Amino acid sequence: MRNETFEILFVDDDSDFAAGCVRWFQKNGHRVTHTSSGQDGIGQCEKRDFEIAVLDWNLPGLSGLELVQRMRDINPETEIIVLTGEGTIENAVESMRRGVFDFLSKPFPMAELERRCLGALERRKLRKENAQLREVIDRTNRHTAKMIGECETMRKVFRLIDRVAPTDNPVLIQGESGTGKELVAQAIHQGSTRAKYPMVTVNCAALPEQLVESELFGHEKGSFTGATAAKPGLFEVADNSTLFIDEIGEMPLALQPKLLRVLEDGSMRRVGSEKERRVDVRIVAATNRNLKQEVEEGRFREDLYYRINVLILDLPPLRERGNDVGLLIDYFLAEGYELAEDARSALESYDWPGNIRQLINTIKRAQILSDDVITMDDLPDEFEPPPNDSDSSSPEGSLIALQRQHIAEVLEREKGNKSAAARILGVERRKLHRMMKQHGIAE
Ligand SMILES: Nc1ncnc2c1ncn2[C@@H]1O[C@H](COP(=O)(O)OP(=O)(O)OP(=O)(O)O)[C@@H](O)[C@H]1O
Repeated sequence: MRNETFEILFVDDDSDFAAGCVRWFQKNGHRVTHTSSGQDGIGQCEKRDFEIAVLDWNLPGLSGLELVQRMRDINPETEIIVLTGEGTIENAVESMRRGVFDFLSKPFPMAELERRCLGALERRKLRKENAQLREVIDRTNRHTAKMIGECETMRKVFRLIDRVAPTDNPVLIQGESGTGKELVAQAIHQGSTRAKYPMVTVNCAALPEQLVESELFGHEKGSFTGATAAKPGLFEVADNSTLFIDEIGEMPLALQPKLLRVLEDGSMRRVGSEKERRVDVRIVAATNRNLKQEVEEGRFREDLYYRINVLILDLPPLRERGNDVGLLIDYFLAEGYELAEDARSALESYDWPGNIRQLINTIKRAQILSDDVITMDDLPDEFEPPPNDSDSSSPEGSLIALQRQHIAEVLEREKGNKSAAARILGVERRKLHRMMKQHGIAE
């Protein structure tokens, strides 16, 4: 704990005492600022992000309470320690009520003051961690899922995840929608030294363009209509952790230099603030667009592209994962359900444009529709096998040809009304639809 350093502000008009503090704290490696008036102290707080502020209670001009309140308004994360010549119980109680960390009487030994500062720093960290946890629970409320895959391309992906996870480099995950990009980002985060903090996620496509900046970088009170209170952005929430930026290709062009900057040196400013803040955030980004092409077409900055594409991880679409489809079906099929033979082969031979997300939703839906054995009737129409030529060209007199003819006749009699035809034929409308397809009967 001793070698931890921090940014500290002293506000004190007692020049001897202040000079002593500055010397001691600087000598121990802390970044120290000193002002002798409350007004100047507030001015400094507006410019810099202090971790700790040590204030004298009896300054000329502003009262101690006013000063504490103004500082809390400007930056509620700064931990405040009050030092005073004449400490009274009422002062101490009132300042503690306003969230002051400690209320101490002068003279106070420097080493002890530094120890109290470190205690305050610890509280600040815990608060931040709590805020991170709350944010993540609110936002995602889901836990890391298991990643299924045994095909060669997925094995390669898993090997790559193991390699890139422990580095601090940005990673760009490319893949169609629903291929598991967020799951991969989670796996990278879990395999990194940042895993003790929760990963924070932002989806650029899900936010209106005007909100992306304040969501990512935060804003100060009154910086735009509706900004009724200061709010930290996700970069601050993700400090020491990983920020997963989903659909980075949707990031507004005007905002991209700000992202580049924080990637380069960890510095950023909230909307409406001049104050520079530093964060230590690892970026994992994902895209289902071809970012290189976006660069060529002027929709994505080239410098930002090169900054985030150091490590690229390509996720194959489900249709290229061979037997993994079968494994995923079994994994997601709830206990107590079975798949009829033809339904299984329809699922396994389907090309899954919506990838794993679509597979999960299809199985969930089928489970709701079926009792315990999932049949073709429980699958959406697009899983129907393509029309079978032999059905429509079966020899005259065969059962298949008779069935075809009968369906066509009933449909004609009912003037194409499929619900009425299905009632007469004694099958469900969906089943009739499937039979029509099989027999090559036009809609
Ligand atoms: N290999 C896998 N094994 C098991 N589940 C998976 C796998 N890949 C993805 N999933 C699951 O599929 C769903 C979609 O995955 P995810 O949200 O990670 O996809 P995505 O590529 O980020 O999608 P989008 O581009 O639409 O944001 C999630 O429920 C995820 O848990």
